[in-house]
Amino acid sequence: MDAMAKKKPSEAAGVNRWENDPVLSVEHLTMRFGGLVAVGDLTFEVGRGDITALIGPNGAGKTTVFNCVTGFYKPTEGRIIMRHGPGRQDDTVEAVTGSGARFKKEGDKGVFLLERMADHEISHKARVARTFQNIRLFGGMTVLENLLVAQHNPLVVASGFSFGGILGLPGYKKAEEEAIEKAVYWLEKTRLVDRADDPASDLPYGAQRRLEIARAMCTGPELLCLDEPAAGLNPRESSELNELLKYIRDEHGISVLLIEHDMGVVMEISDHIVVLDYGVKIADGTAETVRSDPRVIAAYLGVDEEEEIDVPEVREDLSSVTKDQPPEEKAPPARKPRAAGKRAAPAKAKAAAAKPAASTGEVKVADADKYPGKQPPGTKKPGAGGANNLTRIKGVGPASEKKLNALGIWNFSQVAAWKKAEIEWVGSYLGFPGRIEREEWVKQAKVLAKGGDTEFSKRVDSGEVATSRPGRGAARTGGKGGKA
Ligand SMILES: Nc1ncnc2c1ncn2[C@@H]1O[C@H](COP(=O)(O)OP(=O)(O)OP(=O)(O)O)[C@@H](O)[C@H]1O
Repeated sequence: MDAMAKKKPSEAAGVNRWENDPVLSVEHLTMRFGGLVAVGDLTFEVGRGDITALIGPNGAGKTTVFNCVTGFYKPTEGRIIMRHGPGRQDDTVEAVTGSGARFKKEGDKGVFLLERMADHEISHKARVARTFQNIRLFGGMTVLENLLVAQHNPLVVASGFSFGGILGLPGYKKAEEEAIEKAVYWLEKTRLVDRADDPASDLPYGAQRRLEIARAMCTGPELLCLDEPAAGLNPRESSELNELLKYIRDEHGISVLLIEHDMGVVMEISDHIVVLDYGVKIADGTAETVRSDPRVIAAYLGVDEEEEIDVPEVREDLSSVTKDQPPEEKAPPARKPRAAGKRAAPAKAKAAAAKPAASTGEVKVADADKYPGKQPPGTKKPGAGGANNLTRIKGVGPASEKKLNALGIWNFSQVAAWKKAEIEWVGSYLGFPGRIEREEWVKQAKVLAKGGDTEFSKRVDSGEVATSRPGRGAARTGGKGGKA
């Protein structure tokens, strides 16, 4: 079920959960690297039991925020409050702040000032777990061992910090059994139980991503921080990830904070979205409010704030850029140069700025004649058979579809025929090498070319995916289109 459709008690009362029961409060957070302000005076809250997404263009400061919350960076300024137990606990927060202590814990309740704590304390005492943009597993260890190592603290405590544990004292044995039980539980939930004894490095990419989440869950977190969990997943894996995260929230009551570029994932599962740009917050609210916020639209498309924005038209483009495009394409094509003293445009954004705008008009491709496939280059219209709705392939948003059409690629059968040379060329032409393989465009196109459906194409057809043109047929250029 769509998370947004759920009425939570706090929402029913007209108050958002992140306002009256925040598990995490980030207050006036600033992080400077020399003269560069990566995050500036940022304040936001994460509701207990919510899935909260931190989004924004490349270089907006999202990972820096994660690194401050999880203790990898010491913030230049600001307070980061983690709470165990319900409510804001304002008196305790102020008492801990004034006392100079790092945290106060009483029974199930606790207040932790993360900016004062070391990363290992943040994970073991404040119980904040994280995964990384680049997978960091112990590749040589088995899948099960990775989950047991994650629980080393309870095991070490049970061993009495001595050889007693190794000698098989009952306390250690019990802790060991519990650790294995917990590991098996999360292996089942992440569908990895059959691979328990395989080296982690042998797992395919999507399975390694699930193992990272299982490993984080084995540490018993109150808050799970996920850095781009959907990166590189194929459509099936991406939809399984959504289910897993909803399960973690709904069945275990764990709060989730995620950085994610896949707007399909963000919009489907997030209770709350915080949008950053240039290190500052530009929007904060539900998916509904954020997706129609002109400042968000402008940030993603690089429109000057002072300029008049045609919101409906831009929103359509935003959908294509944010929901179906890779990070590289999300970088604004025509951003203003950064003001002196602010940080420089990230490399990816600079690269994107050199590309032609994909969102308006027909795309002329200077080097289309270098395309290695058989399709005629240029901006020809489709033949009598009409064009397919290429956005039924997950990963091809309207912007990429226009660029494909400009190459003379109109039909699923053409994509289905791509070999290595075409995949590499088109990947680089669209600005995201490697994604075509990862998202299995060719495999999807083969199914669609035969008139079949994929899980994603069904969502497009039902109009559920707001980024794509709905329906099997009637491509923009006319013709029957939908069925190949
Ligand atoms: N350790 C560091 N030293 C210097 N600059 C840094 C450091 N970490 C991040 N930055 C800079 O801070 C800015 C924000 O980077 P950050 O990685 O937080 O952005 P992001 O929103 O996570 O981007 P992306 O979506 O591309 O991962 C960038 O300009 C980056 O170059």
